[in-house]
Amino acid sequence: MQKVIKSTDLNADLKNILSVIPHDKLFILTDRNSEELCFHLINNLDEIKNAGKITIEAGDNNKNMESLSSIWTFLCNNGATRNSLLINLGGGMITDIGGFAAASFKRGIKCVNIPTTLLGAVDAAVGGKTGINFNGLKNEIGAFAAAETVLIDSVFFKSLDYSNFMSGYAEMLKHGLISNESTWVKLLQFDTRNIDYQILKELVVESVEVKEDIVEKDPLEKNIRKSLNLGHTIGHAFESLSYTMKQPMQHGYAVAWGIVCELYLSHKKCNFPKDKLWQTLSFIKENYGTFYFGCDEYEALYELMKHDKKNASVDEINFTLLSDIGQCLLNQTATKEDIFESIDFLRESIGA
Ligand SMILES: NC(=O)c1ccc[n+]([C@@H]2O[C@H](COP(=O)([O-])OP(=O)(O)OC[C@H]3O[C@@H](n4cnc5c(N)ncnc54)[C@H](O)[C@@H]3O)[C@@H](O)[C@H]2O)c1
Ligand SMILES: O=C(O)C(=O)C[C@@H](O)[C@H](O)[C@H](O)COP(=O)(O)O
Ligand SMILES: [Zn+2]
Repeated sequence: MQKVIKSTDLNADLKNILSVIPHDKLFILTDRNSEELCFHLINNLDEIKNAGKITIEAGDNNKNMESLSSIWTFLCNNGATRNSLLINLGGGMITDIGGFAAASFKRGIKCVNIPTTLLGAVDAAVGGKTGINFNGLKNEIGAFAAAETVLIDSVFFKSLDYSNFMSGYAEMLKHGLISNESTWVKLLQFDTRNIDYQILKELVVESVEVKEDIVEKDPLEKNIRKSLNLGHTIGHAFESLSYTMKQPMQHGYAVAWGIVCELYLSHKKCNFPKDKLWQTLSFIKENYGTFYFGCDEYEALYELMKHDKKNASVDEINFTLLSDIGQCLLNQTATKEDIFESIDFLRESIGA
């Protein structure tokens, strides 16, 4: 099982991790930003200083074949063996692509994730979904391959800008919605404009535990893990469309807007309480603003949803819906008309 350490002493924990995972050579993957803002925080250890450093361009549009190939090439040309260890130091983009590079290099080497974004810490670094975007689709190529250890330290979050903070917060909100009412209430009450890092730390621990529990029960997403995909059927379509429209949208923003649509469907089809829909909507409206698109994009969005990995056939779109907070209904389908209506609801609500 994957070990998730909520660190109190980053360098001591890392030193310990490196001493218990046998390896011949060490490599560290970063993107340009995590290299600049985060690498120095772990650079006290000699082994880290001497590790092979691989740095790729930042941004989800670089979670692609070219970056993956450059990671493989570096490992190949710098003496990596089946016994080498890769540290992924970065946000979800880095832990996704680095995790997949490790899973596929020589049919699999070990890796350790050190998430440096809120989103990475509460979600992406944990649970073993790895991969890259391909053919205009999110995470189209990948593997389930858990990092040996995930080392979470909130020290990294201090350099995040507001939108990257909120992007991660959307996945926390998702964890609240699929788990229990008290977590959801705390998340809606948290002051996102004036962050109390002590409270945040507690919320992060609670959030990552929601993910750990679910992944432990269903690591390969046959069943309950589909609950972690709330907001993503429509959210991923928004995110992919934003790249073709050359207006890149952060993952968590797409998920937040996807959650609005999917809670609307939950209300319409599964009686999700109206007041909880409105409370969640008003938080998202206040914190995530608006994005502009018209009805002429609906067909393209629907085409993108046909590629969702939860779908059991090409003609039906699969959703995770809720009948209440913490009450997840898996393998729900919705008609094209209902889906378009949910997108209308979002656009009318956020003024897009
Ligand atoms: N595998 C999973 O289970 C899972 C879960 C959720 C999301 N994801 C994936 O994760 C990605 C989104 O993750 P993300 O939001 O972390 O994106 P990201 O990794 O692209 O990071 C966002 C931005 O923050 C920068 N950054 C990283 N650390 C920083 C720091 N400490 N301070 C300042 N800036 C920093 C990055 O360079 C980047 O520019 C998407 O590709 C999404 O599909 C995967
Ligand atoms: O861990 C999971 O399972 C998730 O679905 C978490 C999501 O937040 C994450 O964005 C994941 O990468 C989506 O996976 P996909 O299978 O829909 O591509
Ligand atoms: Zn996500």
